[in-house]
Amino acid sequence: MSHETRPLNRLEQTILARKDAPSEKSYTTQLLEGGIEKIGGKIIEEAAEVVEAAGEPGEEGCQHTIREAGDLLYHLLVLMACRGVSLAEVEAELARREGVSGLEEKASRKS
Ligand SMILES: N=c1c2ncn([C@@H]3O[C@H](COP(=O)(O)OP(=O)(O)OP(=O)(O)O)[C@@H](O)[C@H]3O)c2ncn1[C@@H]1O[C@H](COP(=O)(O)O)[C@@H](O)[C@H]1O
Repeated sequence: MSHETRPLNRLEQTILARKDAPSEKSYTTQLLEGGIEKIGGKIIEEAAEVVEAAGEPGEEGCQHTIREAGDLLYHLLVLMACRGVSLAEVEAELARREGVSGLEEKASRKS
């Protein structure tokens, strides 16, 4: 899938468009106007909701987890846009970590 057709990239573009052209009918605009504090509060709330959903049993729990993870990703992208951080930059950071064991990386920080 090309970058332009990936839902996360399209969502990032929509959020950036709201940042460029605020609209009073936009929830994204409301979040951006509230700044890091408001968006951060929503992320903490959404993170708790995704963890709660993941603990629910069966297919219903799975579907609930999908919806809550979508909310969390959306709010995280709004926070990144607010802070001027792009999805490409986060992806580059994840690519940089590829092949490095999380446990080894943690151990190397102590030395
Ligand atoms: N992906 C999303 C998205 N995911 C979640 N949400 C909103 O996030 C809010 C969080 O839901 P909650 O139930 O946790 O919050 P709430 O209790 O209803 O609201 P609060 O009073 O607590 O803020 C809801 O209002 C959802 O509608 C989203 N709002 C927007 N988008 C995308 O952003 C685009 C632009 O949206 P606007 O900027 O609003 O035009 C949309 O077309 C979508 O593609």
